[in-house]
Amino acid sequence: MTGMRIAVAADNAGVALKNTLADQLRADERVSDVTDFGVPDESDDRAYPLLGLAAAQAVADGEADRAVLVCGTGIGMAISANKVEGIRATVAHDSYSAERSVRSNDCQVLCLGGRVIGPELAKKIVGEWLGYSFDPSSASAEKVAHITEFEQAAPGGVG
Ligand SMILES: O=C(CO)[C@H](O)COP(=O)(O)O
Repeated sequence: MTGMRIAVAADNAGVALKNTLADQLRADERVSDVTDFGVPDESDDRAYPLLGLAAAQAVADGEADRAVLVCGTGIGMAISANKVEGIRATVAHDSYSAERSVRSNDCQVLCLGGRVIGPELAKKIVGEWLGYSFDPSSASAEKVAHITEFEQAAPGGVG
């Protein structure tokens, strides 16, 4: 079985944590490839939207399996990534939420706040997160499918 391909990106508030996590991911035998979208030009104020959207698009396009996105809080990255069709992104700064983001919500994108969480806890969460997978036959699948149906039917939504 080939390993997971992970996209990583950050704005300037998240770059240190992103680099720490990218190193960890490269050393993880469950990961076959880490694509680093880097950090934006210091002069570009659209840092997290630009790179959050780009990394999420790589997941949506099948170029990466998952993404880890880091900004100050993780919130801007999550909002940005969720604008890409087919992407489910969340902030999760605790083990349980990170686990459920995959097992309940089939999230492909984990967002973290470099100004919120320390590197050791973030590394632990990312290491655990890699080990989780979504069960498409689980009771959660129908709920996630409804969100996808809404997204694909928009505008107007589904009944
Ligand atoms: O955390 C951020 C966005 O969610 C970002 O790192 C900082 O954003 P800003 O407060 O708008 O500079």
